[in-house]
Amino acid sequence: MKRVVATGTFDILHPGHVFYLEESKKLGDELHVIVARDANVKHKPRPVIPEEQRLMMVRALKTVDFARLGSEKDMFEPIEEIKPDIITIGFNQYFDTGKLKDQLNERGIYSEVVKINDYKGQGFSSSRSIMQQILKQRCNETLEK
Ligand SMILES: Cc1cc2nc3c(=O)[nH]c(=O)nc-3n(C[C@H](O)[C@H](O)[C@H](O)COP(=O)(O)O)c2cc1C
Ligand SMILES: Nc1ncnc2c1ncn2[C@@H]1O[C@H](COP(=O)(O)OP(=O)(O)OP(=O)(O)O)[C@@H](O)[C@H]1O
Repeated sequence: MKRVVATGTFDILHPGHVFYLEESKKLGDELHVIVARDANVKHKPRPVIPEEQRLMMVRALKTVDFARLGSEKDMFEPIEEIKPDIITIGFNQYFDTGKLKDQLNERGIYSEVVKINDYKGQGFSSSRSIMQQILKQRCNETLEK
């Protein structure tokens, strides 16, 4: 049984998320997803959707076998519990795979770290672009009414 861990914020789901999770699942038998805590999303605007709801939506996807909120204090804590064979990193996640592997090894975790490509299909494929479109479209509609 090969366990794979995928991670992310998942604030407003889109086809890029589905692609990342499907590609991650293909690498093993069981897909575990760690959803970022509200308090830890500091590298971009804070999520619109609260963490419990982001978790609920990720958990409902058919590719996902298990999903949980991450730790607020120590990102390696859930990894120590899950003991994945593979950890996938999305194309725009800020982690350097080599450095991450070194940090994991220091904690006695020897998972493989695999980078997943970006989704090349049609439609909105970033949470930010969906939010920008909502603001643009709905603000104009409100002004027109
Ligand atoms: C191996 C690994 C473990 C992580 N564990 C946690 C965690 O326990 N808690 C958390 O809030 N974020 C955790 N994260 C970070 C986020 O889930 C997410 O990757 C980060 O916020 C940047 O991704 P984004 O570009 O999807 O927002 C982890 C990331 C990685 C790579
Ligand atoms: N278009 C995409 N193609 C492939 N993977 C993606 C795509 N968009 C997001 N992912 C991956 O899905 C996971 C969760 O992404 P995240 O929640 O940061 O979404 P996002 O759309 O990139 O957000 P934002 O637009 O706010 O930066 C990350 O591993 C990320 O790399």
